[in-house]
Parts: sequence; C-alpha cells; structure tokens
Amino acid sequence: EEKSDVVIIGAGLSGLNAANLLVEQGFKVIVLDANNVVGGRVRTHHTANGPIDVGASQIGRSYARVIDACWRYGLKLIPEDRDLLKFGAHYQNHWIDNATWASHPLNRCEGEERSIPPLMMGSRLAGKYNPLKNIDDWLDPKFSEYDVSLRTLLRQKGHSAQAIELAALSAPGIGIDETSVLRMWQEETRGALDRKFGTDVKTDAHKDHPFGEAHTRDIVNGLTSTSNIEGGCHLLPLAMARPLGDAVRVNKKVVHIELSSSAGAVTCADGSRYRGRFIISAVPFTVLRKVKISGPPGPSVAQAIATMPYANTARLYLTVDPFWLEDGLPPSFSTDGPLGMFWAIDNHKGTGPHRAMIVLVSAVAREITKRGTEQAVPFLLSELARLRPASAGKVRVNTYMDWGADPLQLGCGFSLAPGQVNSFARTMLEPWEVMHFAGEHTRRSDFGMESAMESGERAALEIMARAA
Ligand SMILES: Cc1cc2nc3c(=O)[nH]c(=O)nc-3n(C[C@H](O)[C@H](O)[C@H](O)COP(=O)(O)OP(=O)(O)OC[C@H]3O[C@@H](n4cnc5c(N)ncnc54)[C@H](O)[C@@H]3O)c2cc1C
Repeated sequence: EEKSDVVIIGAGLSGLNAANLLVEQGFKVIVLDANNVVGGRVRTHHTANGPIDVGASQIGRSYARVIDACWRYGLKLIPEDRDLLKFGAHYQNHWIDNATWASHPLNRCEGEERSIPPLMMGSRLAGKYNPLKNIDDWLDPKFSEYDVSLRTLLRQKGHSAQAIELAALSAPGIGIDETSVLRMWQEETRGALDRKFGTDVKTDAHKDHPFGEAHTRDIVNGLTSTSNIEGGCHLLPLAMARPLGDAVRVNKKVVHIELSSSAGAVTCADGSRYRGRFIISAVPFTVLRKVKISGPPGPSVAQAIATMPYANTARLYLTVDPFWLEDGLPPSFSTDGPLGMFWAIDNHKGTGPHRAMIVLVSAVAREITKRGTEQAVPFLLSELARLRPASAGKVRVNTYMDWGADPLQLGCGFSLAPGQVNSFARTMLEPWEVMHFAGEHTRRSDFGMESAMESGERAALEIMARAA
C-alpha cells in the first residue's frame, strides 16, 4: 500500500491542475488514471492528414487558466481554422435554403419563429428567454422556477408545435426533455462572456453555425477569438503531467474507494492500493457510479453521482472533394435523420479537398453508440451517399470518435435533468468524508476546458484550507 497526502483519481485537466497546485504547496500527491495516457477528453488522433483533436480543441479568449498554462509550458496558440461553409437543412425529405425558409410551404411556424433557420430553433428559442446576467446566476435560487425542460418552457411561452419539434432537433444539451433550461443557460451565459473579450463578434457568413460560433480573425492580446494548440490540444495535459513525474500512474483503473473521517483508500483493478489523507475524484460521474464507494453514507453528491445524466457526441472526420459544386446543394447541412449534421470546412480556395465532419449530438448520438464503432462509420457514409449522391467517391475517412462508447467516459459532457439544479446542483460540492470533487461536471462559473481547470483549482484550495 502506497501512502500520500492526496490521491487524485483521473488525469484529465481537472485532476492534473489540482495535482500541480497541491505539489506547489508541498503536498505529496498520486494521480491515478485508468487510461494508458493522460488527458481524458483532451485527445488528439494522429492521422495521415495531421493531428485531429477529437475532444477539446477550441480555446476562447477568456480562458484565463488554460491560456496561462499554455504560455507557461511553451505551447503555441494558433488561430482556429474551422470556418464552416454555408448551411442548409434536409428536413422532411426536402432541401431547405435558410434564406428562403421563412416562405417555404413546409414552414408551419408562427410569427417571428418563421424566420429562424431549422437548425437554430433550439438555441435561438432557449436564448430568447435567458434572464441570467452573471455566470453563476444559474445556481441562484431566485431562478429556481426555470429548472424545467426546454419543451415545458416553450409550451409556457406559447410556441407553435412545429417550432417545438424543430427545437427538439437542435436543443442544446442532451435534448428538449432531458436537460434543465438552467443548465443550457449556464453554457450560454458563459459563452456570451467569452464573446465580449476583445472585439465584438462581427456578423459574417458563418453566423448560422449550429453552436452560434462566429470566428473573428482580429488579433487581441495575441489571440484570435478562438485558438487551437499547434500540434494538437493533447500537448496540454502531457505538459501538465510532466512536472509531476512518476506521481502520475496510468493503466490504474480505480474500482473501490474506502472513506472515513480521517483518511481514504483506493483500490485499482490490478490490486494495487493507495492511501491518502484526502482523495479527489476527478472522473465523470458516469464512471464514478461504477466504482464501489464504502464508508458513511454520502451527502447530496451521492445522488448526483447516481443520477446525473451525460450528453454524448460522435464525430466522423473526413477529407472531401467539394461535391456541393456538382449538386448545387448547401455544403454544410443539418438533417432530421440519423446523420445529424454535416459540416464542410472552408479551405479558403473553393476547389480541391476540404476537411469535413459528420457531427452527431443528442438523440442521434445515442443511437449511433448502439450500433458500435465498426458499423457506425459505414452506416454514416451510406447515409451521406443517400442524401448526397454527388459525394460518391469523394469522401475519405480520417478518424472517428464516439465518446459515449469510450468506457472511461460514457459521454461527452455533464448535464442536469429538469429539477436537478434545485435538488442537488447547489450542494453537491460538499465533500464526502475526505473525498473532494473536481471535473467539469462540478463547475460553478466556467465552461469547457476552463471549467475543468476551475474545478481542479477549487478542489485543491478546499484541501489546502482543510489541511491548514
Ligand atoms: C468532443 C468534445 C469536444 C470538446 N470541445 C471542447 C472545446 O473545443 N473547448 C473546450 O474548452 N472544451 C471542450 N470540450 C470539453 C473538455 O474536453 C472537458 O470539459 C474537459 O477536458 C474535462 O476534463 P475533466 O478533467 O473534467 O475530465 P476528463 O478529461 O474526462 O478526465 C477524467 C479522467 O478520468 C479517467 N478515468 C475514468 N474512469 C476512471 C477510473 N475508474 N479510474 C481512474 N481513472 C479513470 C479518464 O481516463 C480520464 O482521463 C470538449 C469535449 C468533448 C468530448
């Protein structure tokens, strides 16, 4: 049995940030990760066409901790080059041009709903009613009445049946019924803050991006609105693990955590055991709920571990010849079928190969996971060929990633079901005996990678205060 001050479970950004901060303050730490490499949801696949970030890639201007870490470790931030070509939609077996959708015979929406492109309905209507001003308002009990699903909110606001049906195809989070509106607004309010850094986002040809992104190439404080890490985002967790040396152990799948009021012990699948005065769980609750936890009953976090839902995304990364020049249909498009979305990425030349992605979220992502990776890729390619016969022979696969199928993740990001902000989100950070919690799912005010860093910092500070 090996002893340390703090045993950290999970070597994603949250666990690694907590570890580095604790080591700086003189704590002995051990970081255990079940995977054979650190990084978790920051992962780069090295393909014949160069590195592809299949997890996190985008670094906003307001990502103080992530940018600081990149600069500290000498990683080069480069402007993101992922402008999407014009979007349309394949809806009820018809091709829809967003520009003429308002007068399309299939459009049965009402009033101002009519001019919202099908793909944008979920995020536009969710955003329209967002009353939050500050990034932690989502946890303020004064907004507790909004801990409801988007469908409930849209019905309360009198939206048409078709607007709600379209919102269901594109709702942020897991889906229109599965995610609390407060959780959607947390992400949106934090995203709005990011867009305020530097210059205003200009209205440009890419404003109909499904996630509301609009990349500006203006340089402010050395950064464009969205940066990537040259060579791949995975270089960041690798750099953060390096100073920790052999305190980071990979291939260590934690299967049992024993807790008391004075210490904790962790057992791995290979039988190795680690004892610590404190423990930090920095793994998603999808996987923590499969780990046996013994000791006194847990506080409200136990309910969160057992029931917190997770969203999924699966993505097929392609190189394509511009088949849209042949069929005249929109280069990028959303569908109401199992293909999800096809994103054609501008190569800034028009002709020649382009990068492209098939992006599945919500219900279609859940469905693709059931097929298994080997069947998923041919299935998605056949769907693309069915919808766009001109793509035949013009599509090459670079790589594929389904986060719901990864047994160490079982999803791409946390969600909160309607009612869960009120039932446990405000109190779930209370430690369970000596176990503290980090990970993007324990965020208070940030999002994406920055929320993982935020949470690792908070958990480290909690332990420093308790140990003092
Ligand atoms: C497809 C995708 C795209 C994204 N894009 C962006 C983006 O562009 N910008 C952005 O800011 N954020 C993005 N994110 C979010 C970002 O990746 C996450 O918020 C962040 O990486 C989460 O870090 P974490 O430390 O909380 O968890 P994780 O990275 O999930 O780390 C958890 C670790 O726990 C390990 N583990 C699991 N089970 C066990 C066990 N039993 N024992 C020991 N170890 C275990 C795992 O192997 C993993 O390494 C994206 C995420 C995904 C999936």
